[in-house]
Amino acid sequence: MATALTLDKLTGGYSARKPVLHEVSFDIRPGEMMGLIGLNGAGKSTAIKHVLGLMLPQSGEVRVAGLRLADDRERYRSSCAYVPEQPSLFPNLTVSEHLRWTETAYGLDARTAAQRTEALAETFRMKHAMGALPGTLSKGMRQKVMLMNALLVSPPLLIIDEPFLGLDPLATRALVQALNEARAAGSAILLSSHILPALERNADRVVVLHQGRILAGGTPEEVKQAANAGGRDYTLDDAFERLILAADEKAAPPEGGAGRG
Ligand SMILES: Nc1ncnc2c1ncn2[C@@H]1O[C@H](COP(=O)(O)OP(=O)(O)OP(=O)(O)O)[C@@H](O)[C@H]1O
Repeated sequence: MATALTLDKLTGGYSARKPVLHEVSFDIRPGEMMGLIGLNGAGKSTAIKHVLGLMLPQSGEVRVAGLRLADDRERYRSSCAYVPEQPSLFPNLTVSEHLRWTETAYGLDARTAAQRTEALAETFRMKHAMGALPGTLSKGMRQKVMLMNALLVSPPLLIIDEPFLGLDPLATRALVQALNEARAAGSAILLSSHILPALERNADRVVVLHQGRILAGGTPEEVKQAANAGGRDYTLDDAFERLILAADEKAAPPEGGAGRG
């Protein structure tokens, strides 16, 4: 079976002279949840832009559900749903109308879409707000609308930027439940997040990106071991810090004999 997402030695960025990403490779299988982590500026958003086909590789390739963008742009694009960190909604469409718009844009079966919409409204406690315009919703509610639209599509690949930021505790639980249902239905999920405890609890695997290169990858447990932080009290946060500090040290080794003395 084709992977849901493959990055194969992806090199890319905003200028050919100075790529942001350097031979980044990883894949996500259908039904798998992958966390993408890295410091500010590590290249996470740039990697996502390449996956969405908004930027083209300088070398290497990206495949979604086995397809490269150039193979079939329409199928490639309709195989992904993306939820950005900042909700962007149509100001003149109600919550229900957004979901109907998504139904039409992705050519979803009307009955299935109606059932899913109802279930999502229930899961995210949004039934009372289905007739509301975005301008009258709170930030977290607007985020929920974005998530509901992406989950409605049930695409082969779901990409979510900072999914856990700004959601109340029940909404966070609802999201995890909805993501697990999406996985059970075969969607692969890529979560870019700085909230490492949530990824440690929920992601099957994580990839650590540092200065546009993959520093570590594997299950949260494997990443902790790679950071030599496999002890019982270590968290993914601890492992992440150790990996970054070790990489920085390797990049700039202390000069022998030039220290204080
Ligand atoms: N539009 C742009 N033009 C030129 N360089 C950019 C652009 N956007 C980002 N960069 C550069 O690309 C590098 C990676 O940025 P990117 O936005 O991918 O990081 P990130 O990992 O998503 O960071 P954050 O956690 O802060 O969102 C940074 O050096 C950044 O300055």
